[in-house]
Amino acid sequence: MSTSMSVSVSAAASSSLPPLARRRSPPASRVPFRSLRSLPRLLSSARTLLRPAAAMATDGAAPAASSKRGLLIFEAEEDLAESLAMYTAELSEKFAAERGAFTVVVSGGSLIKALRKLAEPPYLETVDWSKWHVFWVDERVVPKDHADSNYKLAYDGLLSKVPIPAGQVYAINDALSAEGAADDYETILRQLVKNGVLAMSAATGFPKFDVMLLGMGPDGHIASLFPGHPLVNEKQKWVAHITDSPKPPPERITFTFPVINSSAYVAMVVIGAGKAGAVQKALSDKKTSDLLPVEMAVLQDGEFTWFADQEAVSMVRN
Ligand SMILES: O=C(O)[C@H](O)[C@@H](O)[C@H](O)[C@H](O)COP(=O)(O)O
Repeated sequence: MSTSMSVSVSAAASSSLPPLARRRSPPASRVPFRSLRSLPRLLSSARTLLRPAAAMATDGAAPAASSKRGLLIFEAEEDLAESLAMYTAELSEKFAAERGAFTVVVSGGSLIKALRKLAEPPYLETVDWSKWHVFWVDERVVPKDHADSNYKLAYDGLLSKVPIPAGQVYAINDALSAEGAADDYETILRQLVKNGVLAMSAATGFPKFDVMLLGMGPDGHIASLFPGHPLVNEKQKWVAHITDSPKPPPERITFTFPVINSSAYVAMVVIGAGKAGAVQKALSDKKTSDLLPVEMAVLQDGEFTWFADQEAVSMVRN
């Protein structure tokens, strides 16, 4: 991370931050989560670096001025998981109150384990699970009870433990081909936009999910959008299919960047040294033409927050 970039530290976290951090105080407009009540608790176990998303714009698709980015660094994975649960629970409360529904997108991979505390007290009892609508940012085209299924991963790790109405968990139709499953999933999303469950972004014309809880691969892929794959340039479809995924299994469906970048909130959860190289590139101010997919996640009008452990940021300087 270059020292010249605009970095601020949340004033609200001041009591728990190291002395250097405490000396800096950002303009209020740079503090994410300011609408969330327990910011001090959320940040109490993290070092926090924040900057406006505009500094990260890469391809001419400049985000709105209100778009923000934050980095939370946790010493212990346990603290990361606790704060991720709190973050999600507070967004659930916010959107349930504002919209009467909370649209949550999850990835596969290690993210699901990091969400485990949502299924424990106090969140198990205090979250209004009846408002949740759950989607997958990507899914492997395998039967739902297959070991490779992201649905099965999330069901076993979280969904089977919390009372979300079954009709509000949107798994793929695993009887279809990859192409058919992607088209079918997009049709479901369009129906949910029509009946008001899923918001639309006036700015982009794509659906605006309330939060996406995502992981990133060691190669910088997010969803099933892989480095160098033409799908990263998809500009029309909401949901696309891939039959040559470099990460097995090869057949998958995935949300596209226009949908990911229309989100209201994104949490990017990165744990472990295997993610350090991609995290370093993503957080660097020096943008080159060989952008990693994670670097193409630039929200149009939302808040993007990294939830990282020490190992994942071990190659980031300053
Ligand atoms: O279906 C998938 O393969 C996942 O959804 C995938 O996109 C995952 O989120 C990343 O590969 C990170 O996975 P890890 O956190 O396990 O590295």
